[in-house]
Amino acid sequence: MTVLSVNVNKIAVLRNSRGGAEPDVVRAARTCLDAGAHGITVHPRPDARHIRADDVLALAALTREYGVEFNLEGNPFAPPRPGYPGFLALCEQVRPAQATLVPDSDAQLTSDHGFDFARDADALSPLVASLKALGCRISLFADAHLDPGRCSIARAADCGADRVELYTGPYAESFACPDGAAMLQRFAAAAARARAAGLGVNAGHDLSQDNLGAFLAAVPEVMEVSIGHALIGEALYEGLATTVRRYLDIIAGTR
Ligand SMILES: CC(=O)[C@@H](O)[C@H](O)COP(=O)(O)O
Ligand SMILES: NCC(=O)COP(=O)(O)O
Repeated sequence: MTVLSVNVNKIAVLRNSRGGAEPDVVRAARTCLDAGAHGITVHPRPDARHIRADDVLALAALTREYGVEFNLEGNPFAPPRPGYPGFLALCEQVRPAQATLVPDSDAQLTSDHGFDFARDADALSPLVASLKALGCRISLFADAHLDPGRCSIARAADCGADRVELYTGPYAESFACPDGAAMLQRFAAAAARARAAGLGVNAGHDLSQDNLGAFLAAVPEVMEVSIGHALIGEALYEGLATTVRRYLDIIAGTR
């Protein structure tokens, strides 16, 4: 069974554009959970462009109330700054069920690559151990579209991680293009290598109602998808609860 964690970053983008409290991130997350979503994801950025530290606390309380997974994403190496206490400090405060570590920098528009485990493993290992001591499951954002030599996904296990999250941006980009089938094969092979190394497999970034079904059909190991940008955009036309239910139907149709 693949679970759906809805990323509500984009609700906060809209709210912050006017500086008030609407649209309400917690109400949106509650609507998703009432519609059947299995969990909530956020990725607070150090520049607080969308989700802020106070949102993280409020969503942690909400997910506790519902007894569902809270997935907190972020770069553990980004230093704290006013308004952003740092990823580890946030995890210490709210103890998310899952912490997804992502190697993004401030200047990035969005997450656009996974860890280079050959280079980053030594720095990641103690962080993973600290976060696991807080009771978090640890997932590491990973490239799946690169050649195995350049994408040593199995090495996430050497860092002590429980799972990897396959960065699906390149899949979404290639969807419906001539190289789409070959790209899917890369993802299926990367997922199989991760499973063989004892890792669970999550997936996310630019997944949508259009491309999710084909992905899950080709990569059967996926335990969780986190979806935000497309889902919140589609909800403008279809309503948030209906959109969440459509994603759940897509998942059910592939399982
Ligand atoms: C980790 C990841 O894939 C990102 O998709 C992220 O959670 C989205 O972040 P933004 O909403 O800031 O683009
Ligand atoms: N981990 C991916 C995520 O949370 C959502 O990514 P996107 O759907 O906003 O691209």
